[in-house]
Amino acid sequence: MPIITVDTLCMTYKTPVRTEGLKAAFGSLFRRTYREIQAIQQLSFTLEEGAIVGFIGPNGAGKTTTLKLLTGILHPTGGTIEILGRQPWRREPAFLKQIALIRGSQPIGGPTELTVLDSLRFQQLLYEVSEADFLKNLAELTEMLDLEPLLQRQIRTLSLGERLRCGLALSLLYRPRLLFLDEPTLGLDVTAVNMMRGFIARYNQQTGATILLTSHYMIDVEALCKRVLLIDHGKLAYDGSLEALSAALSPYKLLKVTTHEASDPLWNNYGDVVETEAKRASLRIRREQVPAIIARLLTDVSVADLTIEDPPLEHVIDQVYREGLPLQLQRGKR
Ligand SMILES: Nc1ncnc2c1ncn2[C@@H]1O[C@H](COP(=O)(O)OP(=O)(O)OP(=O)(O)O)[C@@H](O)[C@H]1O
Repeated sequence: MPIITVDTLCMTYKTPVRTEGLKAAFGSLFRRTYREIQAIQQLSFTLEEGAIVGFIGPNGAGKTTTLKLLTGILHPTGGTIEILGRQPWRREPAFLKQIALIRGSQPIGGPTELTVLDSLRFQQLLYEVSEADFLKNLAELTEMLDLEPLLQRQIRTLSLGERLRCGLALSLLYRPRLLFLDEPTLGLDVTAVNMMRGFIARYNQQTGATILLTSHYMIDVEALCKRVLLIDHGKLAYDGSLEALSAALSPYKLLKVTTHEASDPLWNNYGDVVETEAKRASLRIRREQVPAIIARLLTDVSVADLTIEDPPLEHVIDQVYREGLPLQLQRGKR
């Protein structure tokens, strides 16, 4: 039984348009014209409990709008959403207590004059967390997120990375079953990014929480998500494994060979040469030819070292964002 069922979801924003100048500004007080922006069009998917799913797409594709619809911040203009048997836009307390939305760009809402511990206590009251659960969850989160040195600090004095750790603690204090993470590694340094990725994976394993993650950093998605939903112009362009997407988009592998031979072999006989230097070559080879080429290389050449790599996922996805999906991967044509 899916935890999220989204069926032919649509969201159209209506925004006022105004031409330049004072006269137009004055006129718009009496006569407004509007423009419609179809941010989400006929979006359908389901999510099973306990999964970590990547939600990716280029700028303006509709990711944030979808997250706002799923958390009930926006009311859809068409279609239906059912999460944990409820409709998010009703914002029923029983629903809100089971979900959390954490935005990397704005990890903490509310007053920033409070200390972290005061904010956690406020959250305890708001979400009606018992004292026993509060103490247990706080101890766990303090350990997982290294919060001890931050608890007595005012939120306004925290750095972005520290705010994000506290934002996570505030959102997870009431143990939501469903987490929506919007760019959780935005602006973090390398150490904080690694900590964040580790935390998300551990939280999912330990609590079985379902996580929908948007990120422009494909390394986040690659490290955490087996399945991805790719959205483009408000429509679902791909729903499936990241591995299959990557393999279909880039039918090549990179073979890096080092040899003991005194003179370099004719590398062209084995694949397209991407790079060479003395005794070394990087060769581009079609995936299906890799085993045969390796067998031939090992027979012909004295090989000192050999590695096979996939092209970087960032490059592969960037190509999709710029050129769209190839025909065989488009939905309904797979
Ligand atoms: N409040 C709004 N009023 C009008 N149009 C909006 C509003 N919010 C978003 N849009 C438009 O809806 C479309 C989808 O925007 P959305 O923010 O959901 O995309 P996104 O995939 O999250 O983009 P990004 O990766 O840049 O954050 C865009 O064309 C955007 O300009």
